Amino acid sequence: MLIKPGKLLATIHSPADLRKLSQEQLLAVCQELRQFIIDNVSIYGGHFGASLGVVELTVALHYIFNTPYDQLVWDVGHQAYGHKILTGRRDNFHTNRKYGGLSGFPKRKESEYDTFGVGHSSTSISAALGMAVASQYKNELDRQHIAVIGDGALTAGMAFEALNHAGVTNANLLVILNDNCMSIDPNVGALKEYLTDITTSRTYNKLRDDIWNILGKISKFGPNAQAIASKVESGIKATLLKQSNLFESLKFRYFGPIDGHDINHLVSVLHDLKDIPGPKLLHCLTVKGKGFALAEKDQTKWHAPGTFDKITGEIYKVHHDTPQPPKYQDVFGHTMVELAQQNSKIMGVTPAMPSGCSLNIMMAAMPDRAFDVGIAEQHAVTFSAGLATQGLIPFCNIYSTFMQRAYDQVIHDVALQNLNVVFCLDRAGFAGADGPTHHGCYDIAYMRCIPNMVVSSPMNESELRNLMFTASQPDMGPFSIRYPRGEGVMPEWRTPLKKIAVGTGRVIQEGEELAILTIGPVGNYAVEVCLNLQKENVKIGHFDMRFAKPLDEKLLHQIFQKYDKIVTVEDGCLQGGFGSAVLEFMADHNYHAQVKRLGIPDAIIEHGSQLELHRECGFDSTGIERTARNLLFQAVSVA
Ligand SMILES: Cc1ncc(C[n+]2csc(CCOP(=O)(O)OP(=O)(O)O)c2C)c(N)n1
Ligand SMILES: CC(=O)[C@@H](O)[C@H](O)COP(=O)(O)O
Ligand SMILES: [Mg+2]
Repeated sequence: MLIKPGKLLATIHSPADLRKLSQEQLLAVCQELRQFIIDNVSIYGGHFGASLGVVELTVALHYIFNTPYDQLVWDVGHQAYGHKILTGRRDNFHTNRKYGGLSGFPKRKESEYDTFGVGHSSTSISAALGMAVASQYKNELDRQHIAVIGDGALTAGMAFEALNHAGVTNANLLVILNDNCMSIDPNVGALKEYLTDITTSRTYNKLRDDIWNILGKISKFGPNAQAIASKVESGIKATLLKQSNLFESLKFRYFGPIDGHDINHLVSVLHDLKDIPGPKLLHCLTVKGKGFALAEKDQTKWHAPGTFDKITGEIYKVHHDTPQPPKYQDVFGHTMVELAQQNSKIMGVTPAMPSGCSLNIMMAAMPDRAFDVGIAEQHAVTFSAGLATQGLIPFCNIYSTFMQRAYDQVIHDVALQNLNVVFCLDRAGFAGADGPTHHGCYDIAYMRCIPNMVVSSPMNESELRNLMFTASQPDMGPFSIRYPRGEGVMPEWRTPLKKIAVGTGRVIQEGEELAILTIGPVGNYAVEVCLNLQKENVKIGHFDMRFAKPLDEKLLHQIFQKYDKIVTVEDGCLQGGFGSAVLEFMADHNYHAQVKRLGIPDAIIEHGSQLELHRECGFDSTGIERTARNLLFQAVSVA
């Protein structure tokens, strides 16, 4: 269903149309844009609060800057819905995050206005700086480069690496700090406190405004005036403000904080900043969820609420009469508390995803033993390593895709020292609507090649609990457990904790001729396939291998001795994954079987529901059954 835009918004097919409007009309554009986002997300779902919070900023940026010639880079990109709508994608916006539809994040191949593909946080300053330096090199000196980064994204090391570099360049770079005091959960750390301090210091702000008014204008008159202005400014700062500014210490010109919802002020400030060369940072204060009262009030819940009634604010949930399986995340969260109650060495760590991964359950129950360290995956891993050196057992929960950031830390800081760190790799396999930036495709492959690392995945909730319990035993070394986003299969999931022998699989059923070897929850598809074939009196074997490393070699010997047709299934990349490990075993032991590997091919798989993507890659139950039938009956059909 196409949502009808407001009168002005309907005339905007690109930012050039926006720039034809008078400044007086922008307030109405903002209202219509905000309403259009609310109307769409309430029906189709997606990220919500972040885009509402930058409506004015989005309109002002496209109004003042000459996009796409001027280059605008959104950090993470979950706040870029307004940008998408103003840049030619309004009439397609109802397909946002749907299979075959628009991506939920800026994407270069989707639009020339999407200057950089995003999804993971804290890349915007580096990317915009690269663009700015390229413009200088190409003598495109009039070109502007703007990175919009949130206070949460600014907590990542990468953002600081970029500031550190940018400060000593004369690149034409404007960083807009979109400070709403929130990450997905409340933002954490000393930087957040610092931003609050500058925001609330009135004397400082008044002086800053005065300086800005004088110097912002002077600087228009060329590089000499700019240099003089800088000197005067530093002098005033040193003598009057007696307060250092982090960004200015890094050689950025700092402006703000300003009200990021005052469209007229934003427009005039951005207009002036355009004329100031070199690296500069504008600190904007915004409210996540602005304009939708419930979203302003409970910003975590409304980060990505799903579909909802835009009038009452009721978030739609499917109601069931019978108990439903829990999300793997909640099983993780509750099991953490249970394990930690029994074992005082257990600690929990998450880089900025406490509600997403459900470590918030432990953070509430045991605040001194569970840490949100901010968007800082690398730090989360090495911090966990530090805890482990002291005999503690950290469970470091990181989404599979975000763990890619911390690969060196996993190897250098954990594996080489054989430390007891448990990596709970959430969102393993296809993430779904977030798409390729968020799919957890690679972790089996990237963990499997690391010495000392155990690589495991549960087929259901009870197995997740048992693997967590197993990983918490003494001297396990680095231990990874991967599981997907969403619900499992066991409504009665609070099963007694049992230790699993590392590197052992489970026989789900024995059969003849063909065996399906699965790892993780895709094993449940195989169960369906076995049942379907059994209706035709075809009994195949099914083995839930549980570990991609170490492999259950004893079980594999039995399988290869008995079956000559093998299907491996994983919700992970085929290159280097679980199926590859089985092939290596077969080659190393001189077995000869027909092996068909199912999993994620060597291609970028876009967004869609998890089931749609499993189907696309041929490892939903229908795809597995098709493969099994082809192997079983191919001789017959060829004949
Ligand atoms: C590397 C990485 N880690 C974690 C995330 C998950 N994540 C997406 S948005 C977000 C919060 C970002 O906060 P902020 O930058 O302040 O933006 P806001 O949502 O407040 O607008 C987080 C943690 C991510 N996208 N990338
Ligand atoms: C933009 C981003 O990275 C997060 O908001 C992500 O979309 C969260 O994913 P989950 O909904 O799976 O926690
Ligand atoms: Mg924020």
